[in-house]
Amino acid sequence: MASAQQNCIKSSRRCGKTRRKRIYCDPSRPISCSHDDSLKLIRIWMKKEFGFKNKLVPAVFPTTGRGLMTRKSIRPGEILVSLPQRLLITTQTVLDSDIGKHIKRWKPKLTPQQCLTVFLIWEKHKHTESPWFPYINMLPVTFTSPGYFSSTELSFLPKCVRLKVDEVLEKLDCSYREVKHYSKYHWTELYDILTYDLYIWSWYVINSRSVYYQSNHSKYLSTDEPDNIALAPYLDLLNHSSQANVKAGYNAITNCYEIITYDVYKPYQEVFISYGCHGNQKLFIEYGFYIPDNCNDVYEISYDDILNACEHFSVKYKEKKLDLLKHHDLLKNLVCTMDGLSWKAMTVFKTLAMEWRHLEKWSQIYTETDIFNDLLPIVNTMIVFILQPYLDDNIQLMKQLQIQKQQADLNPVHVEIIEQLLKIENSILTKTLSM
Ligand SMILES: C[S@@+](CC[C@H](N)C(=O)[O-])C[C@H]1O[C@@H](n2cnc3c(N)ncnc32)[C@H](O)[C@@H]1O
Repeated sequence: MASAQQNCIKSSRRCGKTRRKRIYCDPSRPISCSHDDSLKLIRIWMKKEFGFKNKLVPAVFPTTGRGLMTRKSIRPGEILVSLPQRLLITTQTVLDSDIGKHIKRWKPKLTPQQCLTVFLIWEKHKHTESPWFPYINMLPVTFTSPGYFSSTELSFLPKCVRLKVDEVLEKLDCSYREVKHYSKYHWTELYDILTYDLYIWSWYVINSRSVYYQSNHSKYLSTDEPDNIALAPYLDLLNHSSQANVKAGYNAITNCYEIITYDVYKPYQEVFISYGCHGNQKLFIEYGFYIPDNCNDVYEISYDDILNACEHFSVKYKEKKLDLLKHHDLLKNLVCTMDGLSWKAMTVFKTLAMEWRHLEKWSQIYTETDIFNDLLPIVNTMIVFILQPYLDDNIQLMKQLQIQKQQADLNPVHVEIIEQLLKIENSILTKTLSM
């Protein structure tokens, strides 16, 4: 086994013994993956089979884990990765493969994500016989996504995250049962190898590593979901930063999937892309991680909670107000952040608090920032009514988690994620309640 010292990135080829020792002691340095056989194999395979060359190399970073690092400076406008189209795994790749005949016969038709999930399971089973073995071999064997949390662990998540997770896991379970059921009667080789564990592994690979790639919709696949995902080997080693400024897409001239960065990187820095403007709830649910100080974190107020508040406070002209708000598209994405209620949410609560005389000049809400501020005390009462129970709930969950983590068999990585999600939500709720 390679020692930690051997694995360290050296900042200069000429560095002597003392320098190497210092680098070894520095926990903020990335650790080179040059001794990882699976990563060596994928690079050799991509170069030999596809002529793929790249200036980014895999490394393990202290805060983000395995990712890609540049050895040279990168300037804005540079191409980070240019992946030949033949290296993408799209639904067309699946339909053209030896299992295409099964996919084309499937009833009811598979969604694009199910299609890719089944393909990955099948190719993984083929092991070294699969042309994709070098890629599948370097994929993580487990994830920290909700499907990998025990039911006890899930019960400690903030309520609104738990509700969203329940929905996703229900969908995942349903998708598995559909595939298992169909394969039992029409594709027994798949049925024999298919387990729920294998299915969720494959599902999360597709969910957390796919790039946006618009395929021509095949008549063999369900149109319930758009066909716009593809696996992009090697490129999918890039981690997420909400600050990353990149452009990604297929270049029809070069026939490559390209990522261009508009950021500056120094040698030996981790290079990032952005998976989207996601808060930590979404990052956890879709990708199984969170980032500290995420500027996209929000707490979303549900429509049901708005209706409950209307009921509790016997809001006057309720139907008229809700119609008005709906008409102006103000009843969706009602959030609060570390800056308090969003303008949209504030507008909804001000409207609910209005008397008829206010409603008559309602449209001024768009032009005058401080208008209707005489309604703020009522708005605050409604906010406390809605948000305080969630904050109290989270404080209880946090207390119970501290006790349970000493006793129960909880995964420490999962516990850390749960604690962070609770803390983030508590900060937003506390800040909003104190405004
Ligand atoms: C497309 S992969 C990126 C490469 C991945 N780290 C690997 O080792 O293969 C996406 C996964 O990387 C991890 N990830 C991405 N960005 C991260 C970040 N900023 N911090 C921590 N983990 C991150 C999450 O586990 C996510 O599901």
